[in-house]
Amino acid sequence: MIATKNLRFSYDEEHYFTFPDIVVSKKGHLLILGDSGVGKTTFLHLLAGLLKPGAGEIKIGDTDIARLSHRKLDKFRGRHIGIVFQKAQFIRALTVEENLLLIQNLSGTGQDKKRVREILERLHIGHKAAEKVSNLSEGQKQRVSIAAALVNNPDVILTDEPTSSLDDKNCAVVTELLKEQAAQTNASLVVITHDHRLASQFSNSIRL
Ligand SMILES: Nc1ncnc2c1ncn2[C@@H]1O[C@H](COP(=O)(O)OP(=O)(O)OP(=O)(O)O)[C@@H](O)[C@H]1O
Repeated sequence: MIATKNLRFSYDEEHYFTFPDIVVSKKGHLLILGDSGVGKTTFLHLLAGLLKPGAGEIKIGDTDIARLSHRKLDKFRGRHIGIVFQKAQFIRALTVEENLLLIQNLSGTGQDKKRVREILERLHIGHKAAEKVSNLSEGQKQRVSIAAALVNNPDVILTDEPTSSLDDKNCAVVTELLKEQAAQTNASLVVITHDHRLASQFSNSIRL
């Protein structure tokens, strides 16, 4: 479960945000739509604990992540939060599989090759497991970032424009996979996007 209350944040006097309260239950999902520049990525970074709010609460289960120290937050994020960033972030010299195994190692959950293979197959990139990330297309890289966010079965899945480089077919595959994964692993899914193709695939949505 992820829930926010009275969240406020400012980069500076010019960029000051108040965000709507959200509650996304286990297995639940929420689509957050908004035009460019309204603060979607800022909101997602707050939910992920990558930015500290000026005021308000961000509860994941019973933990208010806004109150955790940096060290505790890093550990908490590795175990409980899966993030799909707008731009894929990988070690380019490593293969797809090696990158995912590294993520498992760093989060302290231990390597699970079977899980890595399974998630790659489901995203239709199993055949690229031994390929260097730098040799993939943008759409394939985006699917690897989704695999990276899901590989540790997180409690909360946060995704920033997960479908922006995907064609309609893979857009539907990825959205279904994210929803299925949330349902199967009792996770809460938050998708942030300006991609209106997604609106019909989510029953819960808000606009920023
Ligand atoms: N580090 C920063 N310092 C100052 N202002 C920032 C910073 N990051 C973002 N902003 C500003 O905050 C506003 C919201 O940015 P944000 O990236 O959250 O928007 P967005 O809705 O995700 O946009 P897009 O859909 O174009 O990615 C923008 O006006 C942006 O210029």
